[in-house]
Amino acid sequence: MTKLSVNINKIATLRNARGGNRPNLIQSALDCERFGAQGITVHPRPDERHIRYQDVLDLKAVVTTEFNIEGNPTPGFLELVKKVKPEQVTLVPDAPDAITSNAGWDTIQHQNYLREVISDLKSTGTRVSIFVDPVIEMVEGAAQTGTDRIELYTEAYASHFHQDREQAIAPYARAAERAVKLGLGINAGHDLDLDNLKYLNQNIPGLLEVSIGHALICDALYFGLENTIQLYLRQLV
Ligand SMILES: CC(=O)[C@@H](O)[C@H](O)COP(=O)(O)O
Ligand SMILES: NCC(=O)COP(=O)(O)O
Repeated sequence: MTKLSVNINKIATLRNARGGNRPNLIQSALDCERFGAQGITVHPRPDERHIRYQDVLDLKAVVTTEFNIEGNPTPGFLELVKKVKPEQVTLVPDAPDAITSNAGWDTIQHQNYLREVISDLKSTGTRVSIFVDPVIEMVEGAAQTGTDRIELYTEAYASHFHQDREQAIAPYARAAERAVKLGLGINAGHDLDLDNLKYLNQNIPGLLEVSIGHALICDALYFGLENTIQLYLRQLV
């Protein structure tokens, strides 16, 4: 069964809105795990708009499922990841001022850089995943970097899903098929929700994990966090 890693960035957004500690991020992560989440994902951005570096240190002490830290491998990010040693790190080529993640790596242009960073991170025992678009050449480039997994950037799938789901999924299915042949593990994430998740899971061979945050936390405002996590898990059976 494809694992669900809940991205708790937006719980931190709400907490930061008033400068206090409500909702309590640590308790929220523990509750997500208790409700069935098989991983916790955070994306500490340089401006700490939601997840703070201290949150990552605090979460490491309590998360008992898989801890996945996402981010651009800046020196500060790499120092944090090496200190925390999460089960997985997902490298994302976001600019510091990006409103959200908006592209995968150019694994050909940045292949030597990625190879060096990935080797350094893997030497600490952390599994490495890199964020890529569903483009065969980018998947093939990723395989040359030494990464354990790729995370397929699913924004384009989500934005086209309602118009034509078969057309929307096609590049992802092709990219996943190539990735499996190259020995890469496959994760997926960004803009996944209760409408599009089941079809994605049914059509991506070898999908190991989805990380979902924005839509899931929004849904939890209406359905409650426990019920929402259960709803998402039922899309993955
Ligand atoms: C890499 C990706 O698509 C998400 O993990 C990202 O964490 C979303 O970031 P925001 O929550 O800041 O939009
Ligand atoms: N890697 C994707 C992720 O962690 C959450 O993305 P989103 O569901 O907030 O768009």
